[in-house]
Amino acid sequence: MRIVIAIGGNALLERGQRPDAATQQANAVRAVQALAPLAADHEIVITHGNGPQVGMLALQSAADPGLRIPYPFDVLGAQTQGMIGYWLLQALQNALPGRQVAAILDQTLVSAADPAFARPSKFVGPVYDEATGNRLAAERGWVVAPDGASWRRVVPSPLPQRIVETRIIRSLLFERTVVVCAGGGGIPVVRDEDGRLRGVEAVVDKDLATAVLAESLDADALLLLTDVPAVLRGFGGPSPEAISRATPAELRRERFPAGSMGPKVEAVCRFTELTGGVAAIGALDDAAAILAGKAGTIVTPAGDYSAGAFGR
Ligand SMILES: Nc1ncnc2c1ncn2[C@@H]1O[C@H](COP(=O)(O)OP(=O)(O)O)[C@@H](O)[C@H]1O
Ligand SMILES: NC(=O)OP(=O)(O)O
Repeated sequence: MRIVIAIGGNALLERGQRPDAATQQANAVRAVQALAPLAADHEIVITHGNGPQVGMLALQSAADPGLRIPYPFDVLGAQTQGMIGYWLLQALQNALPGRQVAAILDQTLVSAADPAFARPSKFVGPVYDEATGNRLAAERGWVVAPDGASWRRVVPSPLPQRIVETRIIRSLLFERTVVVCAGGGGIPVVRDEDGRLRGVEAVVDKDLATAVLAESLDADALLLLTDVPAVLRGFGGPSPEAISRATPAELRRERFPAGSMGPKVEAVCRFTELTGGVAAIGALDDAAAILAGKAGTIVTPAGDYSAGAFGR
């Protein structure tokens, strides 16, 4: 079975943790411990978030006195693919001796006309209290928005249309290589009228990009792994209830926050609607249990998943 798996930004940098390299590398090792067993029986492709990391690199670039213009977000996205890709690559190689592993830089095609360029929505970097967020926005020309009880910088997040390097990823899978790709949703690029690619100032949502990748790879299953065990009905209310099985239509009837669970739900619904495949949202440590039908929110065309039937 071919499984495309997204690791949430929270898995690589837990809320409140300092973004030291050693901390994130240790988190990457932990993430890989949960995923490596799946590689024994399946072709796996791993993607990852970069919200905290790309925001941190943007702060560093803006603070560099040697730079006239801070690095743009396509370049910062490429940096995060290199950094996080390296941590995951090494952790996978150590966990899967004898198995080929590749972490690649890849670009995600978006539309220059996407209205998202005028409506920044993707959270990046650290959280602030409201007064600090508003001060930084005024001083630095940022847009900030509430993220739960905190405030955070937001940048444009156009919809992913296609992973430019899809054919290369396919050939790596054909060679039984475990592939790390589409990190941070992929480096955002547009194709100009003359056919040339050009980077743009944006951060693509990694869950939506992962769904696009999974569709184009004809994946059997899409797993979006994060820090909650399932999608909750009544999240934040007095009696939240885990949704264990759903059809896309059932899930679409609920409302989810735009900056967190919303894109994940959209991604799993889209994958299942377009491919007829199985998609799930759940906790990183439950990856194997989700495949066994014992954890997570599992979405199928008929909402009737039973254990052992993961895949088409
Ligand atoms: N209905 C919901 N059910 C579960 N979690 C939700 C829901 N709505 C919002 N969330 C939040 O979504 C978060 C996961 O989204 P996000 O932080 O974007 O994940 P990641 O960075 O791991 O991809 C959870 O930690 C939780 O706080
Ligand atoms: N690019 C992206 O979606 O990153 P996060 O998952 O860390 O928000």
